[in-house]
Amino acid sequence: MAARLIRASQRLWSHPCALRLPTSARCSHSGGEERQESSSAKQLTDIGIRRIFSSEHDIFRESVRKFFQEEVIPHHTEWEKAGEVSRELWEKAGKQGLLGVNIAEQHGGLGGDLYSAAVVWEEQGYSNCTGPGFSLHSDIVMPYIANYGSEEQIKHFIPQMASGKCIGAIAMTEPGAGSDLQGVRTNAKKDGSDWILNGSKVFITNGWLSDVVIVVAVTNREARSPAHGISLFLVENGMKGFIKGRKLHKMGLKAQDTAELFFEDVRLPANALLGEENKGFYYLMQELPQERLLIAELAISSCEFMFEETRNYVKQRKAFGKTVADIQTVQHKLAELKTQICVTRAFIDSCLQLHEKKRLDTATASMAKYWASDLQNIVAYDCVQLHGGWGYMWEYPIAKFPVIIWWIRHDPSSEGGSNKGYLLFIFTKYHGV
Ligand SMILES: Cc1cc2nc3c(=O)[nH]c(=O)nc-3n(C[C@H](O)[C@H](O)[C@H](O)COP(=O)(O)OP(=O)(O)OC[C@H]3O[C@@H](n4cnc5c(N)ncnc54)[C@H](O)[C@@H]3O)c2cc1C
Repeated sequence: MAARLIRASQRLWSHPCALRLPTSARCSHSGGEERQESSSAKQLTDIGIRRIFSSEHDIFRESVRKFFQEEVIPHHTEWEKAGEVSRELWEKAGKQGLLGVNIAEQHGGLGGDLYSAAVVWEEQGYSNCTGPGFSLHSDIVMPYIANYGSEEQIKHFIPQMASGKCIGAIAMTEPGAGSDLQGVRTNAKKDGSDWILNGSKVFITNGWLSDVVIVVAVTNREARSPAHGISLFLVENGMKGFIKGRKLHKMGLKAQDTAELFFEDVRLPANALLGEENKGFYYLMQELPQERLLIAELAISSCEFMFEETRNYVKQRKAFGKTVADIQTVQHKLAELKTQICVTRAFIDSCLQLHEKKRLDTATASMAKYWASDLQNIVAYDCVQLHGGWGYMWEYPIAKFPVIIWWIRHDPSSEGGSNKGYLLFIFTKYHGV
């Protein structure tokens, strides 16, 4: 295992375009105790802080930061208007080694550790560019294929996805079934060894650009509960009957291509089934801790960005013959926000550590997601307020900032039979002063 990871990192280092990715095996975190935590760092977004990272992660972070500064930020306004980022960006990200970072090298991923994947999530948050759906592609869609796919599926999809030539999406939600995933109506019926897929999905991130979509469909209506009759399918762009509908016009996340998808008698070969028949709901539940942690990470990173953005603003904005930052009540507010952010960051970092060791449980991941996304609402609200009227103007980065709303996806658990609240997804909502 360790040898394989070392080889992966050596391969990456020798590749002219690629970055040196730390792996669990190589990353000793020696000297970690000397690294400053966010609370003592000059800025919450500084490179070289937080004991979960090593100097190798810092090198990787510098490159990722440069990528967002050079390849994403200059084009983001244009992509917001277009409602999608360019395909070229995906391929550049692939070449740079930003996709499938935490997918094992043996599967065609980059073989980096979870902290390296987190660096990409965080740097996207710090860039204030919500457009590229990299994290959903790399850390939600790719793990399903790597964890439950056949050798043939892994070989076919993962290397292409890591290169950015194949963009992934996951389609669970339907016009009539969101929180209650067991209410999905999209269905696949057997026809010889093929499957015939019918139904529609909505709100699908990366949906418009997608080349492969993991589609949640009912395969057994007679199952003892809906959860026992759901399967996952890999549906590829260009298949007859797979139709992309509208790119949806959203309040926020404007450069993300959130789309409707329709399936009209799509004939799927037997090898389009992902994992075992009727095990789909089980796979969805298995992957939830990582999805929750990812959302928590995106939320706390955006809090860190918003705090620094606001601190800079109040330091230069004048009122009553001094800067806004000189006003004591403003200092109190900033101190409160920083405390909340640093305390939350400490918890999220400990969740990252647990998840890296495969010890993050569902409840802890839910706590992280609930807490961090709630804090994101608070920080966004206060930071917009501290910008005064300018905070309401689109030209100011803080105005774009997401205010998170979460849905509670209720899962009448097949295992326990009880209703568990699952905080599953987020979206941005423009929030005024
Ligand atoms: C920008 C964006 C991107 C998305 N990306 C994807 C994607 O890539 N793939 C995908 O499959 N889906 C995606 N979604 C969909 C998202 O997962 C759903 O919107 C979410 O699950 C909620 O479903 P719903 O919108 O149908 O709300 P509903 O289920 O209709 O809920 C409406 C309200 O009722 C509440 N509610 C529902 N049930 C209960 C209950 N039992 N108790 C108390 N309150 C309840 C909800 O919390 C919510 O406030 C995305 C959504 C957005 C906005």
